[in-house]
Amino acid sequence: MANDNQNLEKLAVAKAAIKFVKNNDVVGLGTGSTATIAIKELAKLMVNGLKIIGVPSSEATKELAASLGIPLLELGKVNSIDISIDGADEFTENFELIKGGGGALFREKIVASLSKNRIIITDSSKKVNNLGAFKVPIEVLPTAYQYVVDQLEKLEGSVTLRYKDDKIFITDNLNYIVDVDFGLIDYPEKLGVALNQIDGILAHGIFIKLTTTILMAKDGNVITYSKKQIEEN
Ligand SMILES: O=C(CO)[C@H](O)[C@H](O)COP(=O)(O)O
Repeated sequence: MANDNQNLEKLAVAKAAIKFVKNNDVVGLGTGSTATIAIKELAKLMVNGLKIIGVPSSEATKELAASLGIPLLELGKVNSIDISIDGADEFTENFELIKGGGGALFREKIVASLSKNRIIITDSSKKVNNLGAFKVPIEVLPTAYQYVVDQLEKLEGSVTLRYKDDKIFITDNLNYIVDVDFGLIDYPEKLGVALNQIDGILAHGIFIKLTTTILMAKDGNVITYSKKQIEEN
């Protein structure tokens, strides 16, 4: 559960992120509590005349954006997104992320892949030296479940099937999520490649080379990590 300070940090980075959005942009809309704040802030700008079209990364985000009057395009029908704004569960200064805490990782990955400018917004609790304290969410086709679990165990992952309200959590794509503890991950890119090779995995939550800017709030400041520079605003 986020504390008040985390909520203030999320608002600060959400406000900083929406400054990157230009009139008439197609905007990839992330999923989760931080992305939700950014979407609400974008809707406020639209009342003052900003025109955007949103591309939601989950059914929950689609519902939220529609309720705020944001015009939407379906993810499956776009071939380019100007800018996306999304949260993360962990990130390193090398722009490696773990995402999928909310279970929307597959569509989030497609949104990021389609985006020219990919902005990640986080509070300060998400920055780590090595990924892996947060278990890696992996979306698995139910028919391949046991096979995938066996393959993940061969990679020395400790696998937990995700539940919500005492029922197996089902994604927007009607699949399962497993949360996998690989310990601290020395080579996230290598692990991502290994996961990509397992049939039955739709997507995993290791995001490499899918981020152009990370905005992290800390001690009342927004710290910007962009590919080559780190600066404080
Ligand atoms: O990847 C995600 C959802 O699948 C979220 O971006 C991630 O879980 C961070 O969420 P929050 O902003 O609520 O901490």
